[in-house]
Amino acid sequence: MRNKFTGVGGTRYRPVRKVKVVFSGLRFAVRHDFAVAYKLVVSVVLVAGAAALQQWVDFVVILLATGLVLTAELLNSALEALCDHVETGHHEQIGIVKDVAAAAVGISIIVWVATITFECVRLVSVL
Ligand SMILES: Nc1ncnc2c1ncn2[C@@H]1O[C@H](COP(=O)(O)OP(=O)(O)OP(=O)(O)O)[C@@H](O)[C@H]1O
Repeated sequence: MRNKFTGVGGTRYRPVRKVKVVFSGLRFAVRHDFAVAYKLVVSVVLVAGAAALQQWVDFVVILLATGLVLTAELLNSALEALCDHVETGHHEQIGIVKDVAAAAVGISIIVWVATITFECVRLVSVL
């Protein structure tokens, strides 16, 4: 795959490979990171509930909150893995990088929990 910034590598665009890479990364995260796995399961259950009740606005709201929290979790995990790879010992800058990434996750979790709580109450009231 050609690197857009350095210009190194092949020029062929391979969408199927891209999709495979996405699922490979997601599978790895779900298997090794409980924080990703349980959020995905809870969200899928609620999204299915919203779809079954034909509550399409709720469906989209849950999807957006889930997309936000999973994106933050996955980027945080990737960044943590990179940090631990380049620095095995204690380093102040590494600590700051991890704290900032964790703050992004924290904010997204607040949004996700608020959304999930609100949507649970709303969907139960629609039943
Ligand atoms: N190499 C390091 N140098 C300095 N501080 C670090 C280092 N590694 C971790 N820390 C500090 O410890 C905190 C927790 O780091 P850690 O990598 O254990 O993440 P975590 O939140 O426990 O991750 P997870 O639970 O997702 O595995 C960081 O936010 C940072 O403040």
